Amino acid sequence: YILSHLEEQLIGNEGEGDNIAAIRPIARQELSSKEQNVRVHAVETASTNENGNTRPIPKFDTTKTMNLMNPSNYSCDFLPLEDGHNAWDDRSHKMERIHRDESHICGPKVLIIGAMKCGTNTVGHLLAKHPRVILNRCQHKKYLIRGKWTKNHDCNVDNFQGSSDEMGFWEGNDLRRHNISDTWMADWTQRLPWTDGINNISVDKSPSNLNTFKHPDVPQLAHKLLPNAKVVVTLCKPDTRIYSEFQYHMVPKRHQHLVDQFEPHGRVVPDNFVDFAEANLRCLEEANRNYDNAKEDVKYYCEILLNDYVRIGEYVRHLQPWYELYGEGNVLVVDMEQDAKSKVAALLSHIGEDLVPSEEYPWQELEDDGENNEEFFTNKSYEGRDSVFLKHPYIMQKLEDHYAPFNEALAAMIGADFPLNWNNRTS
Ligand SMILES: Nc1ncnc2c1ncn2[C@@H]1O[C@H](COP(=O)(O)OS(=O)(=O)O)[C@@H](OP(=O)(O)O)[C@H]1O
Repeated sequence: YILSHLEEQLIGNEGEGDNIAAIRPIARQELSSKEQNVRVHAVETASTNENGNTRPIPKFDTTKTMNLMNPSNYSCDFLPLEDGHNAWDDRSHKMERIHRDESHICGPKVLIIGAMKCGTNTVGHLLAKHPRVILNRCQHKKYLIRGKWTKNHDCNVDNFQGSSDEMGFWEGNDLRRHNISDTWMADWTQRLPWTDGINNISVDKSPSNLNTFKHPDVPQLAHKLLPNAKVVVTLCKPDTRIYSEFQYHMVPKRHQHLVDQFEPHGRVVPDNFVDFAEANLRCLEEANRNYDNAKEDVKYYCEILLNDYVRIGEYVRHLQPWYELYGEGNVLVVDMEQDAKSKVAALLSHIGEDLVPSEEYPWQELEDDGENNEEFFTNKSYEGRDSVFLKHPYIMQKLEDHYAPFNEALAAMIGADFPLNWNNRTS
């Protein structure tokens, strides 16, 4: 009823003859945010006891996807679920359904947005050890891509970014540019796990989200769809980060990415870090000169290169829009080098100790695993990023100089000293 009412309103606004099919997704989104307000309010009211503001936490079922609350008590930003279809229903794994609302689904409550190569997997997996937390993953051998069931999608990475085609869903505007606006939201929400935002809370991870030069619409879109999400950013020394990223692309199955950035522009594909870094630094110089006198193709090639590598480490510029939209209290910045226990403590209190009580966290597992476990997702094909200072001091000094002012601005913005330590470690 509300949907058709909204459609009527929208048609009224746009004039007769508008295409209802085109308006429907907008109307659904409107509906979603209206419902969300109602629901969030309902949860807050229901969870406040006579004496104060403690929220009763229902006992959690360790399967994480069971034991959903009655939808009227869900606590989340709702997203529209087209036709009530959800891929999790196709699994042999059956969930208990309690009066489930078939038209909406809880969106992720936590977004790990980056930075690439700064321990985003580690943070996701540390968080997912909590019995209430689910790290969104690829669930199927077949995936709904743009409305079609598709095989062989790169889903072997066990994070949601695999199932969401990395930026495919957050880059909603990009999908609109590709004229598939009707399906992108459905494709995405169909693959979300059923959660209620209290017993089970889902986390989305995509390091590309912090690359706001490459994906400028992401913060706005994320905030529009998930205004109450908690944002998490893990950061690391930007000059060694780029070395790590280079090594990532040197692994044979990912090497094509590098080839595609150089070859079509008549450039030699770098096979060592110095050539690669120098190509980036030359582009920085061109960009600083506003590409004066440069051929059009140079600008095109350089902008792609810089946005994929050097500029990722200018963290303060990427964080700015997230800070502005979500407010600094809702954006947690983690230092990758913090020990696991401190990371988890900060993460839990960021999400809300009432939602994810720390006594439920398996702290012992951290002791057992130590810091040195597979959850670091270390690239074993090279000797580690710290070795680069000894090998290439000259080029590293140049990168360090480039990042120094950004690190200072970042330290001031987030009110923490650790980015300042990044400015002096070339030895
Ligand atoms: N706590 C801690 N201390 C030091 N180093 C750490 C830590 N956690 C993760 N790592 C290193 O982070 C790299 C992986 O980062 P991501 O998980 O963000 O990778 S990705 O962007 O999703 O591909 C990966 O670096 P490389 O080995 O250079 O690839 C990990 O070794």
